Amino acid sequence: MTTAIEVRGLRKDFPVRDKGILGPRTLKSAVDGLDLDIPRGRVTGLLGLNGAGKTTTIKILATLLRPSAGTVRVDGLDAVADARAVRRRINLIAGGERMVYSRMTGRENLWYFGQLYDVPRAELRRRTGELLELVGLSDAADTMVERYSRGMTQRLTIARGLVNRPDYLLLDEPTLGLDAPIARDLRRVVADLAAHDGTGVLLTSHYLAEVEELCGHVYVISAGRHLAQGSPAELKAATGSHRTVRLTVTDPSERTRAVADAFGATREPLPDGGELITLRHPDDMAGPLTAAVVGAGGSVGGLEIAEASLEDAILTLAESGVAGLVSPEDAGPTGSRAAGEQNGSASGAASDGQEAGSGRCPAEAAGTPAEAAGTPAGTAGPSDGPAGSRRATVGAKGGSR
Ligand SMILES: Nc1ncnc2c1ncn2[C@@H]1O[C@H](COP(=O)(O)OP(=O)(O)OP(=O)(O)O)[C@@H](O)[C@H]1O
Repeated sequence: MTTAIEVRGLRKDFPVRDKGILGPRTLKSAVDGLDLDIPRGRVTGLLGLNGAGKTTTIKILATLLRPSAGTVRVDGLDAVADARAVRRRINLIAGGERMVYSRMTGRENLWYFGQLYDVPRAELRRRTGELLELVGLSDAADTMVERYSRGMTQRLTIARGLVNRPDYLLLDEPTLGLDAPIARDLRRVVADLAAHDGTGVLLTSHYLAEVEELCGHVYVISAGRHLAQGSPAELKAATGSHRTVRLTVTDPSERTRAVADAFGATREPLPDGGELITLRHPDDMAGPLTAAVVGAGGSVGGLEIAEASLEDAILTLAESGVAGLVSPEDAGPTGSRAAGEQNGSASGAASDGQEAGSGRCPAEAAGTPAEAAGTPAGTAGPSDGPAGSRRATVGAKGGSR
């Protein structure tokens, strides 16, 4: 049995009315033939511009939405046919959505969700205390959530997502709106879960520094389709998002100029008679360049290294549609529309855009953890929270936390 989430040929079509409320309904693909591999013990990133299909994908993986075509297998279990068993293995933390009940205290929420996951009582009591401590809510544990600030509610949502110690954790903008120290603690917890507990994590985040810090492998999607995949370093290298080394030579000579030219660097005279040598390269070239300049008799007056930015790489990918980056040792299959079409509706999927929970008896919809966890229309999760707001996952300068 494979211990991973395996997504093959995933498609999700939503009915839309392009010409107003009285116009005809047409189907629009939010996800269009995606293949993803989310193994245990790794944080896998899912990136793309607004509307790329990230949240839709995560909702399907969380069994909150039915795929229109394709399959999702969690440790070999089909996410549609074996939805109940799948829900026991996963949990979801969505930063933009309220996923807890406001008419309960923080502690009651964790107790309630823990019971839905059948966490034994003694274990749940201990875990509830630990989780409240972890997210800095011990002092507010017995306060009604309606009196929590947005950040506090978000922190409780994180605790709720960890209450069943999931084998797979789906994180959709988990640090949205969090204070920097809590966001940092969450990153530490996520890294720890993957490295030490072997949890498989799927992360979408607006903060690309967060993605870079945590993710061993990143999928980039656009308009619901696969665009690229690889480690953050590979994505940056493949898009020309290189480190920049700026070295100031105070006494430039023919020999130092020859060195700069041999490295493929650019040279720029400075007003004080010195010269600025600039080298963009995927590897760390500061040491070799400095050594060569000094070896050629030059004196170094300053050295500055600017790291390549994953944000630049993702924007380049999304804008240019560069496809086919594959990490050699870690490559899953690339997205293939044909695969999705061949798979067809192997999951018995609906194609009408309905949420997975609709059409079931209310007790079942209300009683299942993953459904109670989310707030898409038609499911039985807390309905007193705002719907997830649209936000830029790349493009905003948010990587400084
Ligand atoms: N219930 C729905 N009905 C119709 N269209 C939808 C629905 N949900 C999502 N879409 C559309 O599907 C596409 C993908 O949306 P999705 O929310 O998955 O993107 P995203 O990558 O998560 O975007 P963001 O970064 O803005 O959160 C968008 O064009 C969106 O408008």
